[in-house]
Amino acid sequence: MSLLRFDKLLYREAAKDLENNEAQKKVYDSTGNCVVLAGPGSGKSKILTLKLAKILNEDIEPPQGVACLTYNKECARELKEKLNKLGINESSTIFIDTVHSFCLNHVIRPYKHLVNTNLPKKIKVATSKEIKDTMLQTFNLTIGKNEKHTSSWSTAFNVYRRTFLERESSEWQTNDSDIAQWILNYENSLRHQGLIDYDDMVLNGLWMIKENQWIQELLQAKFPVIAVDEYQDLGASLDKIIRVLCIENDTRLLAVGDPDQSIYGFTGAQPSLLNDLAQQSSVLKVRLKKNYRSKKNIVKASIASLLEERDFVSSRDGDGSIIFHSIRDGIDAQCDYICKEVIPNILTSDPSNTLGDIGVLYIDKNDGDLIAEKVTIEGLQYIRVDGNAPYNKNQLTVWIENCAMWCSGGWLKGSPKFSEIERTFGSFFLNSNISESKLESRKLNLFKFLFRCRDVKLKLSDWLDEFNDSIVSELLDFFTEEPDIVKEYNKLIVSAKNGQLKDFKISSLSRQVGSKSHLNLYTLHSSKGLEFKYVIMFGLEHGRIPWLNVLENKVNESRRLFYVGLTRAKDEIHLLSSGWYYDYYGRYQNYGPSKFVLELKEFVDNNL
Ligand SMILES: Nc1ncnc2c1ncn2[C@@H]1O[C@H](COP(=O)(O)OP(=O)(O)OP(=O)(O)O)[C@@H](O)[C@H]1O
Repeated sequence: MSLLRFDKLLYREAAKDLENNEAQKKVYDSTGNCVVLAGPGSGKSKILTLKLAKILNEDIEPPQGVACLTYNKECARELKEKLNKLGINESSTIFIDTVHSFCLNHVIRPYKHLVNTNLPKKIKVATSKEIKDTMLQTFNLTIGKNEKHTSSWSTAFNVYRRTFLERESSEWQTNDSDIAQWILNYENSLRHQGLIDYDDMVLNGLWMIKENQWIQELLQAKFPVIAVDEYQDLGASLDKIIRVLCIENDTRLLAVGDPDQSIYGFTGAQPSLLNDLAQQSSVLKVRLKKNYRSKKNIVKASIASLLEERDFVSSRDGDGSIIFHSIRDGIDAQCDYICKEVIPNILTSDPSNTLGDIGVLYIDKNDGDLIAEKVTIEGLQYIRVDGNAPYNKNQLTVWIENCAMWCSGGWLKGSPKFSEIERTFGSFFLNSNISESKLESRKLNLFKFLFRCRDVKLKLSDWLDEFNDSIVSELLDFFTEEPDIVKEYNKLIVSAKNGQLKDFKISSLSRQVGSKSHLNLYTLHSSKGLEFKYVIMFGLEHGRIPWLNVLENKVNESRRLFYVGLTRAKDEIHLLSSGWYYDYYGRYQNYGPSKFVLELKEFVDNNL
């Protein structure tokens, strides 16, 4: 009882911040569907978590709960952390995860045997290799007679599949009948192999919800409230699910997003969906205008980079700076300059600055390789999130990171809480026949292991070896449905032994964002939702951002990506370009600095 009262105080205390922001207060006090449309740093995540805490404390009681849907596992983890701080922990009634996981665990798994679907009896998620092979094989059957398979075909496939959701509609048949046929062949082939992929989860989840009123009612009984973070990135199928549950039915919606930060068009995301949703008569639309993150000049410059008017204003003192660096000798030299000049200058300019205050943002994983190599030479510790990062995040690797975080100081701060680690551990055994007492004894072993390893300085590879032997190895059998999960775990082990993570301590694994002693290396895409006192963006060459000879919508998406990078900064931005680069095939390309950089420089020179 006393714990409950303490938790209530937490969110009420945090909500005091809203007193000086009428728009956030309006969301906090709302009683029905609410869509928050707002710019970067305006407190969308803050209001989403506070409002959820309020709803959970004041409006609904278990066994009813809320489903909070996000774009990927990392977003889900951040949200869980923010909710933890408000005294809300994930539980059987509080679901915080991706849309895929929601469809799989709350629609497909429980109800697929009761409806007409062609999904396999036992769900097995295709590995990325199985997906790639099946796509290529079915491409060759349908389109490949006249065409060579390239990555733009795969993009077209994905966008088509995620845009035209109704297989009976004329749009599906006629827009591009070859791609439509390719998709059908691909799905049939996966079914023959007894497999499904991530899009199958969302599409089948949608179809099952849409065609079965009773599923809608069951979901509503279980989750009378659905929250969606970063709505602009989630695409048409999620939008349709939300419309069925929250607009056509009575599930309450809390959605936040920013169409200006829509950067996943290549996956089928459409920024207009959020605007349309906000126009519905049953929806309270709220716009937030104060930017709490960035200093004045950064807000002005980032708006200028959009080439459109926005009425956001900084609520911070001080001007903030945007600094342009022209580095003649190319991207490699830019990385050297970052390590030898920019970072040391930042660190000496204010003794309280740490590596953790700095975010280095770049276009792709190859840039990540370059900068990671240079910072390693300089002996700097770093956190890296991109496609060439040592391993990808999934429920197992994220859980292991959380365990490492607990051992390296989390146990003192209650972040993460052992109860959360234990709950996720228990969830791995859900489909096993393990007895209560055996599960309890395994949980005790887990606790003993973590308790024994409370030491920031433990070498990651030693810790992982021991963790594997005493706890993780016996978990691996539970992931046969999703073999990629085990693959990523193995990559983590190999990297800690001989790869990028070789000299890492557990503290380096444990904190992916927010560690003071680690420089942050992120692609522009993965920097979404983060904030750094100093942002350094490099490789800003015309032809890389935006690409050359692409349609206007692609240029606009690159512009929004540039905007996402700029708006991660609180105090200072460094932009580096050379005016030339080598492309993926090693060819010299020389089109000058990115036009986004040139436009911005002109604005800064003339206006700030
Ligand atoms: N009412 C408020 N008073 C003081 N600080 C606030 C308030 N609302 C938000 N903040 C702070 O502003 C910063 C940005 O908030 P938040 O991360 O929620 O923004 P966001 O809109 O989700 O940003 P983005 O879309 O760029 O990810 C955070 O440091 C947060 O604590």
